This record gives sequence, structure tokens and C-alpha cells, in this order.
Amino acid sequence: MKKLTVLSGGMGGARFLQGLLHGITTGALPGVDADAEVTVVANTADDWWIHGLKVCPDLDTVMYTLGDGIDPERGWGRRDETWSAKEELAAYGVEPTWFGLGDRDIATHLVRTQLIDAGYPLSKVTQALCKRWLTPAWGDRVRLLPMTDDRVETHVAIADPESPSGRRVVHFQEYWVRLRAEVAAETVVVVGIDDSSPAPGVLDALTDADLVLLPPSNPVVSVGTILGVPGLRDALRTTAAPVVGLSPIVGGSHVRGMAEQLLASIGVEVSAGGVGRHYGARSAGGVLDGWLVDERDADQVADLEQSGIRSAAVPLMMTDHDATAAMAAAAIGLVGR
Ligand SMILES: O=c1nc2n(C[C@H](O)[C@H](O)[C@H](O)CO)c3cc(O)ccc3cc-2c(=O)[nH]1
Repeated sequence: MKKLTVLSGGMGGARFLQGLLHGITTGALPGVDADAEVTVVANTADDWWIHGLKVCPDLDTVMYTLGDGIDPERGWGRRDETWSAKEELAAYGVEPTWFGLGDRDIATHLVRTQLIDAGYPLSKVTQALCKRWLTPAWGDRVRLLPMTDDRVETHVAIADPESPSGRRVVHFQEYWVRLRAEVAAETVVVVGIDDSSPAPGVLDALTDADLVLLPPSNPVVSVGTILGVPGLRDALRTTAAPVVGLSPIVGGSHVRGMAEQLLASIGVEVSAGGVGRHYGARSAGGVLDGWLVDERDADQVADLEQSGIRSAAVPLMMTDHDATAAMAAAAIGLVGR
């Protein structure tokens, strides 16, 4: 296999990509060429215009992670970061003071915003930023594509006794960063998704792939939003490539993030099997050929197989690059020709 395509959200997706690339370069992935190319189709519905800057969390987390500029503890933003601009904005009383924009990170948003204001589409802007972050380490073997060039934003409706309607809608970043996803998400609305179209290269990256991987990213606001871009589901349904995913839910809860709260808001069972069935078997109009669950969820394999999705239970904790590469190898083994 030479062409792998990965639908990625933020931290879970970026961590998986590190292990996948480690597996490729160490030859640990069965049937994958050492010079295989990886195309990442990243979620952009977390994007947020703040202080006049366009912040693209999932694009930047993948870009910084694969370019070794990420802050490894936080899993977002830059290593060796300083916060002077953030402190100065707070001193002026400019909201939101709760969103951590670091000085180094702001440079990325300034470059991106200038290029967007000059009329370049997000995909071209991302390509330009990746010249710094991906090219030195990966040449043109790793491509990072936004799912769409159109503006799409995830907003969350939450209960709010103070408001006349009893609810309030907040941007996903406020829900996640300020509210820490500690309030129930009544509804998740992805504004603009229905009018969006796949960014250049995205559909080809799915139809021309030898393998499509769904890493353990959030099935609602990361992979879910990518699949929500018109045309993407169909491309997954029709590609000749096997499509295999890895469960972000282990032992009945998410490893990190807020998948539990958001799955509840769309009525999907918070379980490895529940998410797999939510994506659905390709033979039944869904997008999956295979779905890996953690060993703790081995009892859910039979049900998944019943619903037409090949399944296996393997260790799914991305404790280090070798562990993650083993997960990728198991995913390939599950659907390999
Ligand atoms: O928990 C936080 N996450 C922060 N994130 C993470 C972000 O909320 C998540 O990475 C995604 O939106 C969800 O995957 C940032 C990401 C950026 O690209 C830029 C700034 C931030 C700031 C924060 C923050 O202050 N707190």
C-alpha cells in the first residue's frame, strides 16, 4: 500500500498519526511501503475567529505535532510558549480571557489570517504553513488538507435558566475550554456544513487511497463533522480502499476530550460498539469495513461482526509510538486484502 488517508480531529488524531508514521518508517505496518504517502483530512469545524484571527485548532494540532512544535503536555499550541499578548489583552479587559492564545501560536494565526484576507483558500494557506512544519521532516510524503475551504463552525446548545428560551448556544471552543464540557450538550449544530464542499484534493484522497483510517478522534465534533461535508460519506462508501476505524471509546468512556457528552446529545450509545455501529457498515450504507475495539471491549466484537463490520479487540491505548504503530498494524491486518 502506498496511499493512506486519515480523517483526523485534534489530539487523538495527531497522536495516532505520529504512531502511524513511526510504523511506516520502521516497516512495522504489514503491506505498507516504506515510502508510503499519508494524506490527512482534518476537521475544521472547531475553527474560531477570535481577536480578528482565524484559529484552526485541529489543523494546527496535526501540523505542530508532526512538525515537533507542539506542546507535548497540553497537546495543543506551541512548545516553549509565552503568553504576553494574552496577558495584555486581559489587562485591557478584552474577552475571551479564558482562551489560551500563546505568542508563538499567534504568529501562525496572523500569517493564516493575512493569507485568507488576501483571498487564498484555507487549503492553500495550510499548504503554505506546512512548508515550515511538515516539509523539513516529511517532504511531500505527508499532506494536510482541511476538510473544506468553506467556513464551518460547531456550536453547542446548552441549558441556560437565565435565557427566555431556557437555552443558549455557545461556540464549541467556549463549550470545551470555558465550560470544560461540564454541562450537558442539548444539541450540536455545525453551522455552514450543509453548504460546504470538500476542499481540493479531499475526495481524490479518499477515492484514490489504498487504505482509509478513522483514528480515535471524537466521533461527533471531529470525524463526525468531516463526514458531514457533503460528498465525503459517498466517497467513503464508493472508494475501492478498505475503510477501518479505531474506537475512541474504551471501557465505556472516552480516553480524553468530551466524546461522552456529545455522543449522548446525538443519542449514540457511549461504547466502542455503539460508535462503530453509528459509523455503520459499508455493506449497510455506512462507512466502515472494520472497527478495532480495545481488549476491555472484546465482548462487543460479536455484535459488530453481526452488523457487517469486521472487528477485533486489541490494546488501543496510544502509550507510545510503538503501541500506536501496533494499533495501526492491527487495523490494516483487520481489513488487509
Ligand atoms: O483546553 C484548552 N484547549 C485549548 N485549545 C485546544 C482546542 O480547544 C482543542 O484542541 C480542539 O478544539 C478540540 O480538539 C487551543 C487550541 C488552539 O489551536 C489554540 C488555542 C487553544 C487554547 C486552548 C485552551 O486555552 N484550553
